[in-house]
Amino acid sequence: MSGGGSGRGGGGRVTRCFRFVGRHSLDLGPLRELVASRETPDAFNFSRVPIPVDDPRVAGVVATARAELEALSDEKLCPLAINVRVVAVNASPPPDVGLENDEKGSFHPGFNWHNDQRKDERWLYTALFYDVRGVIRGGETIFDDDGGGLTRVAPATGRLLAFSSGPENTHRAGPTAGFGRRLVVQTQWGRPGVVVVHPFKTAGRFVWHAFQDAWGPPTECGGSWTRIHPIKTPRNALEGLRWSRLLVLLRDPVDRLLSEYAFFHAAPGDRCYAGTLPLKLRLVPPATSLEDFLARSRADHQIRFLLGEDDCDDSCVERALSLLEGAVVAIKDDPILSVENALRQFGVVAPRSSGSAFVDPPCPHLSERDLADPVLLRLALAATTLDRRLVGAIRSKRRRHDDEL
Ligand SMILES: O=C(O)CCC(=O)C(=O)O
Ligand SMILES: [Fe+2]
Repeated sequence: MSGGGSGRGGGGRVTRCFRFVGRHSLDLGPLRELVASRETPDAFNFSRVPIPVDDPRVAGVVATARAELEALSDEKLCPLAINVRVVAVNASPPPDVGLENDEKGSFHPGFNWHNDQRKDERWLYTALFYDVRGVIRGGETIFDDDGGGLTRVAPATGRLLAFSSGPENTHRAGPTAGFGRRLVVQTQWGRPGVVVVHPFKTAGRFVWHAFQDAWGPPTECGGSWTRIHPIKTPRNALEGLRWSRLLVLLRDPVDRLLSEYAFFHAAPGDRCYAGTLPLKLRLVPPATSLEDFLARSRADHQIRFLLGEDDCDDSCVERALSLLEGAVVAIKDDPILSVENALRQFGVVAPRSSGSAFVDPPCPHLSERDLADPVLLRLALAATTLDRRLVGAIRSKRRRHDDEL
């Protein structure tokens, strides 16, 4: 198995399947020292040292693995476990034995076949970093391929091996012989605890503050929370995050569109003054009229943000709905699917009622009167056709659910 595609890993979690051999340029020397003290003068030694994921000695490993794995998996990921494993064979070879004569070196039998997800179902992806000293024979990471063949990855210094951790990548470490040390930093990755996903102008700021007050800053990982940035996220806010606990914020599409316009026309000093945004993120020149804005708006912002697609047709509504299954969905200003009710499902209290320092000065407000003009109304409705179907479907599903209870 190699390349992309999706598959089903252990625990029923769908992951993108891949196996990737690349390079790293990290100095793993300090990690080697960490296990060296455990070595005995025996013919071979095996050490396995767990390292906390926030230990500064693995900061480079974490950053490198994250960049590779997030690109390969198209997911936002968290380090869940890190181990340094060292196999030292004939750690101190007798002086009369030439290193090239590795036949006389001692031998480590390797490990059994396994997939990493079998050890912990939260582990979705694995990245291994190799470092080899001396003359080592074998010590490959060996994969059991679908067709019955084996794929071997030799443990060279500077090599990085990344793969999805399910049964599609059943593997073992092969026997090691020679004189020297084979070090592998094994890193295991999963999805963050709670992910807040919010298209632009759907009460995202309010919710960040609520989570921040309750759980501290977004640590991204380790059972905590993170957020998907509404503008900086270039693509695909939901695909791939399906099995994190998701809080998705939506809003009545016409209200959202008007709020976006208001946001870009706020005066300096207002909290929502667009001047606080970097220039390249300002979507609307300040002098644009409402009519021009509505005519030029990229339609159906919410659906396109969730799916990461520029061109959306009718099928996008169904696809967005299916991605939202299992997520907690809030619709701003909706009395039942309210943001406050959604926060409560996470045990988080909305800032206004918790006495937080968070204040929410009003943005310039556009009311329905601004859309009394039939031309403007028509433009606004045309720009939100699919978004309105999405939000309408979520509302009526909720009503059906309530009726059944
Ligand atoms: O050392 C290796 O090559 C593989 C290690 C491994 O499979 C593991 O730590 O789960
Ligand atoms: Fe493994």
